[in-house]
Amino acid sequence: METEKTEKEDAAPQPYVAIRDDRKSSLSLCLQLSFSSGDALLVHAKPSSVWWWAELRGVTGYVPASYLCQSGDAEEDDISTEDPWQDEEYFGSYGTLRLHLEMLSDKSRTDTYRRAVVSNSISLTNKVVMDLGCGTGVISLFCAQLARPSLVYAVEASSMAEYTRQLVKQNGCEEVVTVLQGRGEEVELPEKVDLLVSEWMGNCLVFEFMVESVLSARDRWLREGGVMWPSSAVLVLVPCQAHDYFAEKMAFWECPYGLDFTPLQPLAQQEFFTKPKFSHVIEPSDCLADPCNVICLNMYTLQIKDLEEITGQFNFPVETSGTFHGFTAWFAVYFESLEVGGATVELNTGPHSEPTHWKQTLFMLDKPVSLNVGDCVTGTIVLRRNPVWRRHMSVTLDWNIISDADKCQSGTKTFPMWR
Ligand SMILES: NC(=[NH2+])NCCC[C@H]1O[C@@H](n2cnc3c(N)ncnc32)[C@H](O)[C@@H]1O
Repeated sequence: METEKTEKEDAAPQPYVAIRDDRKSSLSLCLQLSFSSGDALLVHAKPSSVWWWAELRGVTGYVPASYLCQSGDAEEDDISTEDPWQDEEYFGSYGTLRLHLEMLSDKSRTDTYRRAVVSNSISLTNKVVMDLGCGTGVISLFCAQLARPSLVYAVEASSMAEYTRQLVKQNGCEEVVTVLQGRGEEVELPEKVDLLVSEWMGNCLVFEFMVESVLSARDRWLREGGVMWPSSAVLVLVPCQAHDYFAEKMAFWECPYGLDFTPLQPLAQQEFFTKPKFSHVIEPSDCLADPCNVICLNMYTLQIKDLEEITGQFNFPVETSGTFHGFTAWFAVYFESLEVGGATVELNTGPHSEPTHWKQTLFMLDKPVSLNVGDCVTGTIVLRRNPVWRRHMSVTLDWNIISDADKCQSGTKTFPMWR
């Protein structure tokens, strides 16, 4: 790499902040320093205007100068003032119909909320309801049309709220449903509520971290003995095959058009297997073991601070011999009955249930491993919330494959979602 002296190399290291995640480039990977947006680095030398020599948590390496801004200067102020919740972009996206059409078109999702209302319509009589993040107000309209609550506060932060008011009027529900435009954390209600209902789930259950807004609204507005819908949630995991995806992204380079393109496979692994694959559709036959609930959230006791790091354990006896390409995750949420002893309503986004717009999420290992019946895959999953970008997280999977004595293999991989 061409270098020219641009600064005295023995000057004191200078503090910088990473303004985006590192990129792997033509520079040899072993020379490059890995970092994430928001990391504080120390720049020791600037041998060129493009690549600087920096240190992060005791590890040194080259970093692209354009990815850093000096701590304390105007640019860093931009970073520090850049909204860690990215609310402008987030609520901007919900101000258009695209996402609402996707959610309303998801019959499994929307019908389950309707079923929860219908199953509890008697108990909902004269109750006060808060629908947090009501979007077009469909859940609030279900409540007003299929039951007899005294009031529904439909809270929506995006500009969709003004249309939601029209929909409430259009459907003759303005006596019962009041639309409040604002963030659930900030709106003022005139009273506590008996039921807090919200559709807050994201990929891997918590991505987007709208769940924090639900917990904040619970702590402010749910009366003693009030009900949370969903009442509980589980993240489900399974070791799986993903032959099609592996063939499409990795095996493809073996001999396209009779040529050997295998030198591109490390690049393919970096580009396609470093981040999770959203909207994956796993076939039940791809499951190599019985799926298991690795994380369980109780929406009455869960605290916002608990969201920083959520850990689950797993122990999968292999039920089907095959190729362990990775893990697939999905979630299920439960709506407890308002009647003591009444039936719980479940929304399950897994491969054995009605398809949903969330589909499933696939985490690909770097190298597939053969598994046989009798083997066991044990380990942990850790969801770590991004300390800077508050709607993002990473998923770390640690696994051990226990097979006949001499073949124990273990591995660990961390997947950013997305920063
Ligand atoms: N399942 C999800 N991942 N998203 C589905 C619900 C998202 C809806 O809730 C709204 N919304 C999200 N967070 C908030 C909040 N804190 N306050 C008010 N509305 C919100 C958002 O504008 C959108 O209309």
